Amino acid sequence: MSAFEDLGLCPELIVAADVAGFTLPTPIQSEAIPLCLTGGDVLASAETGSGKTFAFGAPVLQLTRETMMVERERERGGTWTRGTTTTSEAVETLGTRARLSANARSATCATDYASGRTQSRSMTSWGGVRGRYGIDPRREGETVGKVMFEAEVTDDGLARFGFSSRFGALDGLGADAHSYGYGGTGKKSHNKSFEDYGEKFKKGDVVGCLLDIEGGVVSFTKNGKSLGDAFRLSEQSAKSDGLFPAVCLKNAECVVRFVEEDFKHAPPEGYVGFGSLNSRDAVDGDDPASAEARSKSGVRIPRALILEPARELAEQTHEFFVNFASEFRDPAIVPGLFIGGVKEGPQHALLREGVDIVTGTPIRVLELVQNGKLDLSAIRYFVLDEADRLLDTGNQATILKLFERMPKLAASATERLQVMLFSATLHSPEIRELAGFLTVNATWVDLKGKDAVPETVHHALVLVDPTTQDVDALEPKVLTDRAHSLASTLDGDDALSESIKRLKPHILRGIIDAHEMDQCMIFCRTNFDCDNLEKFLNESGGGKRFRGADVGGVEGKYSCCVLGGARNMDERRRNLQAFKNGDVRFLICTDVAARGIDIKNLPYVINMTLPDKSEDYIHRIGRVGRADTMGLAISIVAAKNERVWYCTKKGYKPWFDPKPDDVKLMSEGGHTIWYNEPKLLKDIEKRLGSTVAPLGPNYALPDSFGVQDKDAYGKARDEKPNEETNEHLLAYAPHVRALAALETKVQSSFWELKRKFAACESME
Ligand SMILES: Nc1ncnc2c1ncn2[C@@H]1O[C@H](COP(=O)(O)OP(=O)(O)OP(=O)(O)O)[C@@H](O)[C@H]1O
Repeated sequence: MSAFEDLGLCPELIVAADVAGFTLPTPIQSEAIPLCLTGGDVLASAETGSGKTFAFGAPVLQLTRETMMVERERERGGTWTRGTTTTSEAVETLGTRARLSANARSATCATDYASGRTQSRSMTSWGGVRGRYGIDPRREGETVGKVMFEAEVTDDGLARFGFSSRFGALDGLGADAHSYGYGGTGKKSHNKSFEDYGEKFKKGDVVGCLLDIEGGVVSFTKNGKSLGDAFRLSEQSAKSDGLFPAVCLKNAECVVRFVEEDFKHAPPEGYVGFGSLNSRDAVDGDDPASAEARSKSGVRIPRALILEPARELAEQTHEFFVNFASEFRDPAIVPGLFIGGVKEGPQHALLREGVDIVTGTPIRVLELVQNGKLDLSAIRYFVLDEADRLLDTGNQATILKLFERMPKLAASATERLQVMLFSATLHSPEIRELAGFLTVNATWVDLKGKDAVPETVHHALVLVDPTTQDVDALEPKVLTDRAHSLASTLDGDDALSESIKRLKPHILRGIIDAHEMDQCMIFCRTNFDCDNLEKFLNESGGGKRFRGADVGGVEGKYSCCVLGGARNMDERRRNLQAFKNGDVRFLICTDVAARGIDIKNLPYVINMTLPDKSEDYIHRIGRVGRADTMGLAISIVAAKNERVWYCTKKGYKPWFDPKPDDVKLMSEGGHTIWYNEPKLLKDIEKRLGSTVAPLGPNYALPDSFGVQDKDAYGKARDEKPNEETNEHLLAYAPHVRALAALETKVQSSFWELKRKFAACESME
């Protein structure tokens, strides 16, 4: 039995791990994989480069496959409970089973399912909930064609009632093309168009919401009085796989009724309550399985969603899924990548063909959902990778919107949405708050305690004191960020600041030469700094390609390219690949590349400036020292303050053509700040609880690194256990084996119980 098998992984994944060259699970994999496989929510934090992608990716693959298998088995066994396709199914009316949905509900909405009372107490935002059962407008030859529900307004506040497909925004009924609403202000709304309709309604009024599927008409009543036709269903709605009752509230409350006997007013002629629908006509919006059944035959529907904070990272994780899924057959698993910065068309086509695992960046994923292209109604596994970064980049609202659209419980109610949060830094209050909201009794796997740098990463600094150098003598000249370009003469702090800018690239070159670096990621603060450094290295003997000393002498010695947010996706992809292939030696990047990017055996990282957030330091230097390979990270730190650009006005880029007011400090109405690296260094050291060692003369490594061999970086750590370690290992071995056996036993009995439970359930 391999160590991966001990974790409960299936044979396909064990083969895939073997092919990838993984011999033993890393500590985070040993801890997190069994937890993820047992179905609970997990928050996992471990060092950079410790194999977190496999720690969540392997369980996601295995669980996705299991979900697909279980559904296939249910289908074969004829116990598959779905609305429209199983002919052997007993046909009965929904009755009180027609109620509000447990899944399609905004976070701000509280709902009592028995009474149909629902309220949203936010004063600032709308919250909505849909009915659990809807009606499929595509079905033919059925008995019920006109259906309605009642909503009684039971408090002051704003209320809107109507119908929505599963793609409609819960918090914006009538604001998109997927829903139709009638509001208390006497307006009807669809696809962002609000028009006068009917009458105003308020507390005490009862609104009847009527859907005539055959005629394709939505209409409303107020206290039993018809208000006339409000909408004709759009072609898109008529082709949707279900239209559901929907309410949307802002600091308001209502009671929703679906069963005719409970109605305050008799239904207009020909209409019945949703409770009178029979199970063949009804669409169960809470049943992910039925979502698959309703989709065109054979088309896949996503089971897992993985969100990444950056496009490159999403591509990398998607690549992991493609590689590891290739071992799965019958059913095969199809991963899909959905990121911004590229055309949507091919992504739409991919979704039409069907994918099982979606990896993407939050905004693009939400756009696809809102456009009705991506259906989250069958998602069972939701992963936030680099979760803290996802929040930093302002994605919280997007994440919550996506979460709202996922079913929290599967049809059986024994299986629920599983949420997993992973990062190297997961300790912020914001993350805890988000985790508290998204997860239920989550298990923490915290392999870090406090932030630490992996043992395989050596990190050091070079302090730059501009008062000790003759900057004017340095060649080639450095293009700076123009923060001082308007002054005819510079003095005091500004003169030192300009010297720092002109000095640092030369120090970079000195470090590269001293360590004979041939592969290094160089982090800059801004995209503009990246552009300037690229020009400097090119002038120093760079170029787009390294041709090697044998063919071109020093040509390409500083060959480089840029990976930053200002470059388009194609160029970013090309440049990253060129760096990975060794076609260029230096990858100049912004913090876009600080997280997760995995470049095998990367030996060096250099920080041109320290990042302004100390956790980003940990992520940046974590690009080296991955998977037990040694790496060196060097930060070039200014001993004095540097005036740098800081522009909060979106899209405004004063550095291209600065005006006198632009270069003033922000506190004086301009767009610059004093960047205080000594202070940032202190913050980093405080976070790590240790100091960062300086390099010696000629950038020599400190003795404390114990590195004799200059080429040690980029190579596997030399692990020769000494005799003492061996003794320890031998003493512990039997206990470890006993524990492993116990864990296997526990997992086997868990699966046995789960299988029995599923068998009982399918017999019911
Ligand atoms: N069990 C293993 N044995 C050997 N190598 C592994 C193992 N698991 C993962 N790796 C390799 O380790 C490297 C780092 O893995 P990964 O990118 O998942 O790290 P991470 O923890 O997500 O890092 P970060 O926090 O920087 O995102 C990858 O090259 C991966 O292929």
